[in-house]
Amino acid sequence: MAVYTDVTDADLVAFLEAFDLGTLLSFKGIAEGVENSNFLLRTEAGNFILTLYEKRVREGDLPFFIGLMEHLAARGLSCPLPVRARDGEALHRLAGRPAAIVSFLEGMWVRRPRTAHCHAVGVALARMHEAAADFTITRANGLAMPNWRPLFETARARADGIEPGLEAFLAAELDFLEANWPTGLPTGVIHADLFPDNVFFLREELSGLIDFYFACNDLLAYDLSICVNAWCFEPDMTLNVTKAKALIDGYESVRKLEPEERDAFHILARGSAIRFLLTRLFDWVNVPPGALVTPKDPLEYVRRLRFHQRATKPGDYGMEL
Ligand SMILES: Nc1ncnc2c1ncn2[C@@H]1O[C@H](COP(=O)(O)OP(=O)(O)OP(=O)(O)O)[C@@H](O)[C@H]1O
Ligand SMILES: N[C@@H](CCO)C(=O)O
Repeated sequence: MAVYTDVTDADLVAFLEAFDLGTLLSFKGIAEGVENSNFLLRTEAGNFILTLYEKRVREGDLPFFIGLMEHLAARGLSCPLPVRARDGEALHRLAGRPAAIVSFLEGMWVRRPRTAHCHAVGVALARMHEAAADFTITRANGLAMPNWRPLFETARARADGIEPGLEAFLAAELDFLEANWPTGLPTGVIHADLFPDNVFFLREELSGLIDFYFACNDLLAYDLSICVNAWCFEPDMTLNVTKAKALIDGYESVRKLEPEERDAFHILARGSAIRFLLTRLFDWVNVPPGALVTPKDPLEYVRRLRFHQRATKPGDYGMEL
């Protein structure tokens, strides 16, 4: 489900009058995604995506997201390019929500990523990090390490209902992460949600990255650990070390990791596992009544976290020693 806000034909036609996109030929809601309302627009100027930003996106953050996509696209990264209206602005309002039109990217996301896909994602992530290095707007990560405990507190009472012992397991893990979270590692703009459904491939080539709405400033290697969690675990929740090595090698073909980033990788991976575990746990216990959303399974991330708790060295992720 990802149409929370309905848009009437008349409202859309009036909205489009501010743009140079010609006549509207068709538009339809897109079912995928969970955060915002997305529509596919066809106009005389081509295909576009119309996004209405829903409640989780803070309006004050929108200039960061829009500016980042423009910045990355200007540096040759394939990502949605916001379309500016005749008034020079990309952000407007439609049906009571902030709204933007962005370019449509060709491609499909891969349901079962293979090693070559993982390598390509590693390359693209590092290119994104490099391309964003001179982006001047900043945005703090609202889901960074210090935010995990408050998030846990909102859902802890329901945790054992999902898996007995989960509440104590998470409390102990947070103690560990708060005491051991690395400091002094390289920071920059991170995507922070580069899961398979946010990466498009066309004829086996990576054709673009989408969904920059969690992007923020944080540790670069933490972003890499998010990708290892999202791309390199098999359905039985074991790490495929070949895929992890391919993803990390792809990343390092563009940006070499520092020794401290490699040494801390297992802790970063524990952090990124608990970050997605906690948002999934929160969503699991807070499904709005009647919502057409299928919440994602928090337990997939419990399994990953257990793996990372046993991993202690870069070699456990296929990194050369
Ligand atoms: N620029 C684009 N070009 C082509 N398709 C797009 C584009 N942006 C979004 N889509 C389509 O819309 C779907 C939802 O987009 P997106 O992932 O940004 O939504 P969301 O609700 O913000 O997501 P999520 O739940 O992943 O956080 C995508 O899976 C894709 O099919
Ligand atoms: N990628 C997230 C959901 C969207 O932010 C997850 O799999 O939990």
